[in-house]
Amino acid sequence: MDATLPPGSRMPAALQTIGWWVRPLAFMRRQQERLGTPFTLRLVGQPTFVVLTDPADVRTLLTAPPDVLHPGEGARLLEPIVGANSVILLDEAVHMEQRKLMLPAFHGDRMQRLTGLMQELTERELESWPAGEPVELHPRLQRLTLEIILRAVFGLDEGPRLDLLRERLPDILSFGDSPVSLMPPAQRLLRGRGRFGRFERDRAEVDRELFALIEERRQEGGERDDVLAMLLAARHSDGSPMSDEEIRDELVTALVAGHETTASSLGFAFEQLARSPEVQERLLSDDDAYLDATINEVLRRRPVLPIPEPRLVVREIEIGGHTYPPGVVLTAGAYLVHHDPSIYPDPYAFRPERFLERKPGTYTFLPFGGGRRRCLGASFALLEMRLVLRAASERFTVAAAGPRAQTRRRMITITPGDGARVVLSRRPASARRTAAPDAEREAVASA
Ligand code: HEM
Repeated sequence: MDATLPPGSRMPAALQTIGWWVRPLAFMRRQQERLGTPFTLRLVGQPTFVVLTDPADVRTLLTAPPDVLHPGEGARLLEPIVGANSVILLDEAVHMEQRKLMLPAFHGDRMQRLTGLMQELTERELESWPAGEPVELHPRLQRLTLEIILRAVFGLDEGPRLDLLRERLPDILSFGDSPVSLMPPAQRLLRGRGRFGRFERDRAEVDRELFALIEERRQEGGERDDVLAMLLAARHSDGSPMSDEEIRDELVTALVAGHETTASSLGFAFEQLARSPEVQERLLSDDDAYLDATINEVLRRRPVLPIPEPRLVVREIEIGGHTYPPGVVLTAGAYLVHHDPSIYPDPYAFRPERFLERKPGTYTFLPFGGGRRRCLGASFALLEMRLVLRAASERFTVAAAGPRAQTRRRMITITPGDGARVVLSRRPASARRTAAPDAEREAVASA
């Protein structure tokens, strides 16, 4: 069977695992240089792992029938946090059913209603950013993206419940950083004790608040613009509403999938802008198309998930001349595709103009993955990035605070290694443009 797999390194699995975890981008680049693509990785405790980069192969991968590849099975480790109903963990018909329930809540048209709230929270955060001294923007962006999700997705209003969840939810998410999160048998042994016990107690407290919120909102009825309102209104194919557990799990899923990812993407945006004064000036004077092109270029250079969800083969599949048996895991090397010089000339240059010249391709631009697993929150994240970058570029110029730091891995994402450390300088108030809500609406609706 192995003979049909693409070439793999002879490096021991332990060393490959270290390279993959510690320096994922450099490691992927090195494997590609040595082995060509696709290539095979052997990672400790993981099935054989194949990285594909040819756009035709990526297309076959992302459009394979749901009973052939199972992305959900590979994400099982997230279950203690996101819960068994999470769309991320499901496959085949149950995945599609859950995804259909969520799609309307995250549709571009629907997102425009959240613009005002996102703008207000962004303004409030930017007010506190200091000028004239080095500042790490990443923790500030994490605070902002958390606040936006709690208000716009969970639909929380100011008050004690928001205060409690703002404090507890990051504790639950940080469980994913702990080695125990990788070892379900250890979790069973540790039930009620140590790090896992603390996690269980925090989760119980959060769940009590979330179930109370869902119950209150069911009673309340009424029109609201948040994602929770849409989930409460969603109906299964048999006409039944989503259960409290399903809604809880999808809210926490949105938090897990959307909080760090957006904060780190914004962190990389500021890191890049700090080294591109001409882009900053053009952002101030140019239209929304240039802003969108800049965001695309940030997501191309630094896809915070350098690979989308790995897909477990459950029925033999042939891709690009290789036959993959059940048990192998396939993934698209998004970072490598984004740096293929035949697709993106001068790939390491930060050049937003390339996306004015050519629209991002479905199988060559993969920051949000693709196919029936494509990121459900892409419109939400793009709207948020637009609002934050526009507001920040009207207020500040950004300069580097030191040499560019290497990226750091945080769970399955990458993040700026120095916390996106920059120096901000305030622009004169006359630099601010008046908001362009119509243009915003159009851009989001087409995302
Ligand atoms: C810049 C920010 C973001 C990036 C780069 C990103 C990226 C991704 C990627 C690569 C996937 C896997 C797709 C695949 O395997 O084909 C994904 C899935 C997902 N994302 Fe995002 N994401 C972001 C923000 C968000 C936000 C804000 C939300 C929700 C509020 C969200 C919700 C989801 C969900 C629910 C899935 C699972 C979809 C499924 O399995 O059907 N994401 N995201």
